[in-house]
Amino acid sequence: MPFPRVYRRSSERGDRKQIKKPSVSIFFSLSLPPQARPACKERFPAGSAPVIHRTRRGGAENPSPRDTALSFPHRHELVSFLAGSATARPFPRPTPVRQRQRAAMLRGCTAGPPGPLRRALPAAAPAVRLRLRECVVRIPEAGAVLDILEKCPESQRKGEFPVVVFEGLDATGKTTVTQSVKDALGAVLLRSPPACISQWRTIFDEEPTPIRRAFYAAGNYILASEIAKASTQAPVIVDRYWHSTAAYTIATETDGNIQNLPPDHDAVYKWPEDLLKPDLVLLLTVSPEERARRLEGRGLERTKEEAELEANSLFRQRIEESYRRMVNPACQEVDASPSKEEVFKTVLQLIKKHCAL
Ligand SMILES: Nc1ncnc2c1ncn2[C@@H]1O[C@H](COP(=O)(O)OP(=O)(O)OP(=O)(O)O)[C@@H](O)[C@H]1O
Ligand SMILES: Nc1ccn([C@H]2C[C@H](O)[C@@H](COP(=O)(O)O)O2)c(=O)n1
Repeated sequence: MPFPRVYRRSSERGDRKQIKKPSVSIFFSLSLPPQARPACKERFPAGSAPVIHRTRRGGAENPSPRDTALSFPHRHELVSFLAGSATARPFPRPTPVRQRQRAAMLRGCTAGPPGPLRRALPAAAPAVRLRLRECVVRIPEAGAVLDILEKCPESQRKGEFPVVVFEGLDATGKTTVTQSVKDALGAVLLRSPPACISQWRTIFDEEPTPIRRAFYAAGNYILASEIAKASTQAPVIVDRYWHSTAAYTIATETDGNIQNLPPDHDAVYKWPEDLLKPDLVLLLTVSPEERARRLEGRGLERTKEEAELEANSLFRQRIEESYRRMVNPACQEVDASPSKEEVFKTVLQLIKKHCAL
């Protein structure tokens, strides 16, 4: 079996742009203080954990790369870990037994969209947790997100007040209108990803789609518990939620024009069964020219994705069309090209009509 190149820590890989991301990171248990070990065991249930090393000199707390002899007492454990790693290459293949275990584990994660999109879009809380666990050795922040996620109650019930979500491409006016609606209704305004994890966003935005979207999906589940609590006190306005995660994933994982999207009614357009549902989802749309003007007027530096969105009209179309195909709840489209005051009036009327306010 060809052996992977080993770096001691990701920070020792030097310039990230010049060195390929590792296929897998190996976790050194002996360098952990004893009190941290139980937590690690929890994060790596049987079958997903890397088998750990020993050092040549016998258990130094901080082995240097030269002193370290990686040892995998059961080779199939390493193989299984590599195969299960979100960034692993197709080699080496898992043994049939491990393959069956892994398939069973994924089945236990409940339904998600079938095919490659299923991998990219973890559409249930257990699948989100599994994906984050798989990368926690390489991205410690995934562990921090997991810790927060695990503190959220599994089933979240909405309170008696309405929950309204705003969706749309960047610069369509979500921040502007959500602020006005919040003030008008005396509502609570929540954003996704929620503040408690948004500090790690830039880290996950650099990752491949399955890990990046697992972060946003985790954010949705964490946000759901905030929505559940807030909606017992007042109406809740939410800036982006599950539809963003799904639409951006679908658009990123497909190519070309909208004919290449999964067909209407595909499972990928369904709301996750275990995620709190809003009462109303409003999709703000503006023409590409108006959106470009607003982006320009806002004067903020564009993220990589925003630059891609501007340059690639097919990508934009795939996102918007994916939004339109979402069901239960579907998005209600709002033409957000008029003035701020007019958009606000339209939106308020829609909320009052749908939510009996
Ligand atoms: N109806 C409108 N007419 C003209 N300009 C608007 C309108 N709504 C918002 N804008 C302006 O467009 C810019 C983008 O708006 P905003 O930040 O609310 O968009 P957004 O959808 O929240 O973007 P992002 O998703 O990137 O956070 C801002 O400068 C805002 O003042
Ligand atoms: N629930 C969410 C929220 C956001 N995202 C992703 C979608 C885009 O990649 C990006 C846009 O965020 P913004 O620039 O408007 O802050 O964040 C997601 O996938 N799921």
